[in-house]
This record gives sequence, C-alpha cells and structure tokens, in this order.
Amino acid sequence: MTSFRGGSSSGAAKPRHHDRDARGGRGPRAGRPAHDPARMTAYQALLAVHRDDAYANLVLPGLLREAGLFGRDAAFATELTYGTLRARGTLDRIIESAADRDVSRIDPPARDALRLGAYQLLHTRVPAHAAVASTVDLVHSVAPGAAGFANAVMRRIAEHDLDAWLAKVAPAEQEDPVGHLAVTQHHPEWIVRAFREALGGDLAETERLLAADNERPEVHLCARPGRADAVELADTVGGMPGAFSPYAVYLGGGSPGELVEIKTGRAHVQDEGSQLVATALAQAPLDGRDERWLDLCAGPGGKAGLLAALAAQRGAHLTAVEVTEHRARMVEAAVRGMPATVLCADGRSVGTDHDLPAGGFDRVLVDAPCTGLGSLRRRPESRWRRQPSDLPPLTKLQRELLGAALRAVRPGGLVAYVTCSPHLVETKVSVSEAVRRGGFDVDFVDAREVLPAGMPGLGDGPTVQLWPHKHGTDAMFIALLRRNA
Ligand SMILES: C[S@@+](CC[C@H](N)C(=O)[O-])C[C@H]1O[C@@H](n2cnc3c(N)ncnc32)[C@H](O)[C@@H]1O
Repeated sequence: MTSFRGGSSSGAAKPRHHDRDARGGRGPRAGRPAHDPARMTAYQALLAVHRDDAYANLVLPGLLREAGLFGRDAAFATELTYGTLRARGTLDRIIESAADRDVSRIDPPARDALRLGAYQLLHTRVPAHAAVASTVDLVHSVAPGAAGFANAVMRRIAEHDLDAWLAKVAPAEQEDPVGHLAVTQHHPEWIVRAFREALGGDLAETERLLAADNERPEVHLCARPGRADAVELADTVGGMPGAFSPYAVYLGGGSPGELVEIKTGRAHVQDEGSQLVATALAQAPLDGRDERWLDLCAGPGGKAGLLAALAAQRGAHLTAVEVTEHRARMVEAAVRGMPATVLCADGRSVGTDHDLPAGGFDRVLVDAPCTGLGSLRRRPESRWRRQPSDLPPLTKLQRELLGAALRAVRPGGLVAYVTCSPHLVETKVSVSEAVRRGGFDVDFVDAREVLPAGMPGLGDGPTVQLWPHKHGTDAMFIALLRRNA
C-alpha cells in the first residue's frame, strides 16, 4: 500500500481550525468544504463512489479543481481517497472491532468519515491526535449526531498500530491462508482465491501480486508508431523508455493530459501490457493476405489507436467495432487520421451485418468485456464492487464475442483473445469453451513467440498471462488462435 509521506499543509502540520465554535457547533456543511479542503474532498470522493457508484479516478479530478487543491494538498487528498478505497474491507473489519458493531449499522456519512480516519491512523504519518481530531470535525460536519461515537471509535483504533490490528482481525495464517491474505492485503477473499488459482496455487507469489495491486501504477504512454519514437518521447516528457514494448514510455510524474504529444495524437496513455498484446496480434506471422484488421471490442480505443497506427505502416485497414455509442465516439477520436473505420454495432453480428462479413478479416482482436481484475491497481474501488455473480453474464458474452471473431477471420487468419483479467474462467476456460461450442478448427499460436525476446515470466505457453508483480503491467491475458478452416 502506498502511504502518504508528506508534511502537507492539509495534513499533520496544520493547526486545528475553530470554525465549529464560531458557527455554534455545526462546522461546514457537507458538500461545502470550508476548513479542511483536502479531507473534505476525499470524503466527497468516497461519498460519490459509495452512494452514486462513481469511479474515483473520474470523479476526483473535478472535486480537486472545485476545492482549488493543487500540489501537496491535492496529493494528500488523492492518497486519502485512493488508499481508503483500496483498503476498505480491512478498514471495515478494524472499525467493526473498535465500534463493536457491524459497519452496515453505522450511518453511511459517519462510516466513510471513519474509514478516512482509520486510514490516516494506520497507513499514513499523520499524527494520531490530528487524525482523530480532523475525523471528529468531519463527522461534526456530515453527521453531527455521530461525533461522540466517532471520537470513541477513533480513540480505540489509535490504541494499536496496523500490525497489531491485523493480528487481531485477520484469520490465522496457518488455519486460513486465503482469508489471512485477504485481510492483510486488502482484497476480497474470492479474488485472492481466483488469483491464487491463476498462479498455480503459489501463496507466496499470490501475496506479491496482491501487494503490487496495492501500489498506484506508473502512467505509461504509447508512442504511436510512425508518429513518435519512444526514446525521443521519453526525452521530451522526462520519462523512461519502457522495459518491454518498443512503444512504451514510463512517465515519471506530471499530468499526461497536459502533454503536447498527447494533444497532437503522437502518443496516448496506455498500459504497457495493453500495448504488448495489441502488438503481438500485429506481429504474429501470417500467410497470404494481410490487409483487413478488425477490433471487435474497441472502446474507448487504446488498442485500436495502436493497431491503426501499425496498420498505417503496413498498408492495412482497421475496422473498429464498439457497441456503446459514446465509447464508439471515443474510438473515432483515437483513430482519427489513420486508416480505420469505426462501427457502432454489436460485435456478435458478424455474418449478418454487411460491414462485418464472415471470413472477411485477416487479423481480429477480441479485447473482451471482463471483470477487470487485472487492473485493480488503477481502480481502487473496483475490488470491493465486483462480485462473483458478475462472472456468468460476462463469460457468456466473452464466448459469444470470441465465436464471432472466429467467424469473422478468414481461414489461415489470426484471432487474439485478450482480457484484462487473470481469472481462469474468463481466460483459458472462456477460450476453450468458445472453441468447443462453436466447433471451430483452430490451432493455438504460441503467444510467447510474438512477445519481445527475453521477456521473463511468460509461463509454458501457448497462452500468456502478464502480471503487475512480474512485468509491472496490468494482468493482461492473451490467447492467439489461427483458424484452419
Ligand atoms: C475491455 S473493453 C475494450 C478496451 C479497448 N479495446 C481498449 O483498448 O481501449 C471492452 C469493450 O467492449 C464493448 N462491448 C461490450 N459488448 C460488446 C459487443 N457485444 N459488441 C461490441 N463491443 C462490445 C464495451 O462497451 C467496451 O468498450
């Protein structure tokens, strides 16, 4: 877990305000940060996530702007928001133990304020007295009747450090190793189980993966082939060329949205793992015609942008399909100026939509809708929002879309099935089921052969699973299939 290490003016060093006394015991009202804008902003982000199902990475930038937070104050608010959301399940266990009641029986505003407070106490260097006082102040603002309760709970939490609390609330490692990891590494148990299974049962490695999931990932850029060079781009933006993808640049800091290279379409933000799987499809050897490429699940357009740039260099044309209209518009923006056509259509309509003829394409990407368990690093709330019940409808769609891709590709052509999830049900099982049920005659192409030479940790093939703790990428899965007839 990344921890805040600063002495921000909104953090520990700030003297306590006295607004409450001046206002006759109420303090600022919820939604109107007046005295502690960083904590109030983090609280509002949590509220939006838990009440409105918002995504923190989408909602937080606007809240920071509204509150006029920059620099260290913005970093503090961001750390509080992301850290609290990631650790939520474990913080809740600690709060339950300290409050001696289930978190479901605590009013949501007080509950979120307590989560923020517990996070400060156990994961940051904010001094205990500042964490307690600022949390009680926040509860005064958002749930005045619970201020006394919050004070008591915070004081009880402050009696122990994180290790002591984990020893108290986590199941014993010997008796329940998965339950233990779930609590100590802040993940739901069903996800720990799924990761462990995908890693062949190795608990120590599962722990390394979970720890990597708790770190905020570095921003990766993709230097678009033919438009930018990764080494030059790295120099220009003060970043580092990526370890594996020839197009990757690791952006040390700063906001990618401000970069001229992004605004002018020379580069886009894209995880290196996503770059690798899209490039693998483009690089795989193919006999015969190689002109018609298809991206069957293209929105918002990251891989389509890279594929279209590669298609431009190779004299090919990309058809990019996306079922959601606003995402199809994002794909259009991502491929502008490149040889690509965007269709707002259901990818399963191959053979019935005249723009998606059966056997009409040489290379096809299915970047299937999935649980996204491979990118938990960048969506702090999603580990607690996702449920095992999400799997059946998603795997049905995945199999149907892969079936459509296998119908769309010509005999001898290639299909890449990709997920941003390592869950075996969404990866190997979805592939084998789609092939079996569709009765397709296919061969697996060893994906390791078309990933950069010398890349470590690619397993036994022919499919490849990338990992945050091994490759510093999202946990992207790729299966490459050649259709025989
Ligand atoms: C994992 S995302 C694709 C990410 C994209 N390839 C990229 O790199 O930016 C899956 C996309 O598939 C779209 N989708 C879902 N069902 C679809 C369908 N039946 N046909 C086409 N697209 C679909 C979703 O709206 C979503 O945008």
